[in-house]
Amino acid sequence: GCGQLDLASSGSTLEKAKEEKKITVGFANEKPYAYKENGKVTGEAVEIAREIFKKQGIDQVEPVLTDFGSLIPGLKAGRFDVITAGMYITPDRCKEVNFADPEYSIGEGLAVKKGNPKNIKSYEDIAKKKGATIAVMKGAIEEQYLRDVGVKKDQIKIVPDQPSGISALEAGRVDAITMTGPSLRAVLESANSKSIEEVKDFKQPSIKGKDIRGYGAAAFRKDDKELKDLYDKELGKLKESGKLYDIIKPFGFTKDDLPGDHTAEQLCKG
Ligand SMILES: CC1=N[C@H](C(=O)O)[C@@H](O)CN1
Repeated sequence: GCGQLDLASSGSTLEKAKEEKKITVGFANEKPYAYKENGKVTGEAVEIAREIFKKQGIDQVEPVLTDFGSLIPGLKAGRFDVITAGMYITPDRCKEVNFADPEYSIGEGLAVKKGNPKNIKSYEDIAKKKGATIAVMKGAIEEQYLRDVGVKKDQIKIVPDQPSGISALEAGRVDAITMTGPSLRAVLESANSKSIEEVKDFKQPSIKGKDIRGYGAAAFRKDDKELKDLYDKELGKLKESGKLYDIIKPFGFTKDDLPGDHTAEQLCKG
């Protein structure tokens, strides 16, 4: 009941956030999930967090910028209290952090040199073409997807962030770059490059006969269970009322990108 929750929360992250009316969130500057634009941090994950925390009287969501690959270590080290980066729920990450339920679901994207000179239309194509290379952001799940379909380690170039991947592709240091579909479209739009393009007929990766789809969510420290439970409760209300869609729509998400009734618990099992 409520009384029990109050007791359990004394001195906790939630209690502290309520007292200070402020909570810190980690983000990796990846559009459209969580990014800085015109001096303000926004994105689907950040705006969902703002909405949920505001309801608890926590008016201030204070963003802490870090590399995507440092989000989980940073959360665990207490550099911030929540990861709001649209991070996919995966069984491996579930061992490290406590995910809230998903906010959206989407597929991957692939970009190549204009005209697709190496005719790369899938991750499997990269595995098949000796010498073909692809850039992936450090810590991003796409590295695992690529390895799972047989792409060799030395074909994968790790970059610190998405714009660096775009630069590598433009300069011809790699043959392709992959990231989530929404991120790829956003970064291509920002780069506005004449020399590279999205692969429109990209075949989504299929691993062990299963088509891959990413489910992004906020993540909490393992011992902040009450905070996570509260987040899920409020997120559930946003889903039910349709408000979740209103929040993510301006960031380019469609009705097809809604998470449905998938839960973190289920997605953690793989
Ligand atoms: C939103 C996001 N999702 C993927 C992941 O969770 O690893 C990576 O593509 C990095 N960014």
